[in-house]
Amino acid sequence: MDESTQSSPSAVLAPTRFDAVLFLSFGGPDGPDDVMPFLENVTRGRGVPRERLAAVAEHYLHFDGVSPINRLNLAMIDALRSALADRGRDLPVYFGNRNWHPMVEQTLAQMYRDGHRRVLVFPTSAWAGYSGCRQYHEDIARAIDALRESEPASVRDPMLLRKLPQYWDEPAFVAAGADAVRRARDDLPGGEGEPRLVFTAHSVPTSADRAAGPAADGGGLYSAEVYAASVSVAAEVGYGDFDQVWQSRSGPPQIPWLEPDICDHLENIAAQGVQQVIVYPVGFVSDHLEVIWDLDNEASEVARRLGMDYVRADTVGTDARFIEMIADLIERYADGGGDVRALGCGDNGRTCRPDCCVPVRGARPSPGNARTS
Ligand SMILES: CC1=C(CCC(=O)O)c2cc3nc(cc4[nH]c(cc5[nH]c(cc1n2)c(C)c5CCC(=O)O)c(CCC(=O)O)c4C)C(CCC(=O)O)=C3C
Ligand SMILES: [Fe+2]
Repeated sequence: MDESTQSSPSAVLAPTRFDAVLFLSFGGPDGPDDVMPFLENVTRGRGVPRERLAAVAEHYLHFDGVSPINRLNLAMIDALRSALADRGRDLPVYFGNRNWHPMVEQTLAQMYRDGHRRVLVFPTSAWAGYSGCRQYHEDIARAIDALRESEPASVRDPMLLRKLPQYWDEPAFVAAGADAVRRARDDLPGGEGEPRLVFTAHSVPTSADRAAGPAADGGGLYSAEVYAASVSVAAEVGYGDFDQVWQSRSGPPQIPWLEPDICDHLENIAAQGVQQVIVYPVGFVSDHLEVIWDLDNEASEVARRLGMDYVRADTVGTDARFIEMIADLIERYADGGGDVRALGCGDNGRTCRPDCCVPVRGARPSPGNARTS
């Protein structure tokens, strides 16, 4: 790490008034020619097999190579701008991504040229883990490095980017999810007995899950948070029981990932005589491709073949409570307040704990530019 990236603890902890928001997401292709370059960005150095890449490219090409994720993020950003304006919070909201345009590097350069120096970063992942948390810190670090090249003045007049913490346990996130589950339940035809409630999130290698969270806490924080969020949503809709499953696994088959996979699970519960299923993608905040392909297409097709009624609940997306939750989170930190030690919170690409959510050796490239101290 060079000197210019090291700020003294007092500078980091001093109350800071933030002057802009960066809405940071995953990114997705906007047309057929974007698909392969996008997938190469996502999987660079990750050991995802060629066949898996080709299969996923196919999924995108079913939708003319256009992922809904950018449109959905822009709709959330629009709603967030209104929510902030309604509160008299004069904070412009910018949009940047890890893997596709608008790339976070370009967005940060624009923010710099627009005069912003103190930026709160809202990530579209609610979770601990390498993919869901640390990698967003890496995106921030990479964008700051790029800024030094594109805007040399930023070496002496630097930006401060504070990533907001994980928000899976925010009551409004849970309430919006519970409402989506209720709406889904109302969409099911009347049937025998209670429909089975199934929560799904993106699978990760079990080694990545073991590395998720502060090392001192023993890991497993990604799956633990997902499970805890599912417990809360289930309780709020009055279900004492539910199933936690995973989806969209990739990587070579010999590497274990979180299981059960949703499609295998549907087979199992059909064999137990379950006739109706509600699937809530608790792991995602919008109906992007992993949702509309892996759930609305693949999983629903499996359920149909098994003769089960299947309904997929909406992600929180532009639900007013979720947007208000984002605005609340921003307000909590906007004047330098908020808990800067909260899990997932950190400045300029530093993770909340040095040993948190570390990439797993072998399955991952080396930590590279992640800033941990
Ligand atoms: C935990 C997690 C989240 C949730 C947190 C968050 O939201 O950030 C998430 C979100 C998303 N994942 C997405 C898409 C993809 N994920 C992939 C690959 C991977 N995801 C992983 C994990 C996660 N992913 C992992 C461990 C891999 C293996 C490769 C690697 O270690 O990096 C691949 C490569 C092909 C494949 O292997 O499937 C694609 C195309 C999209 C965009 C969808 C769209 O375009 O609409 C979104 C929101
Ligand atoms: Fe993913």
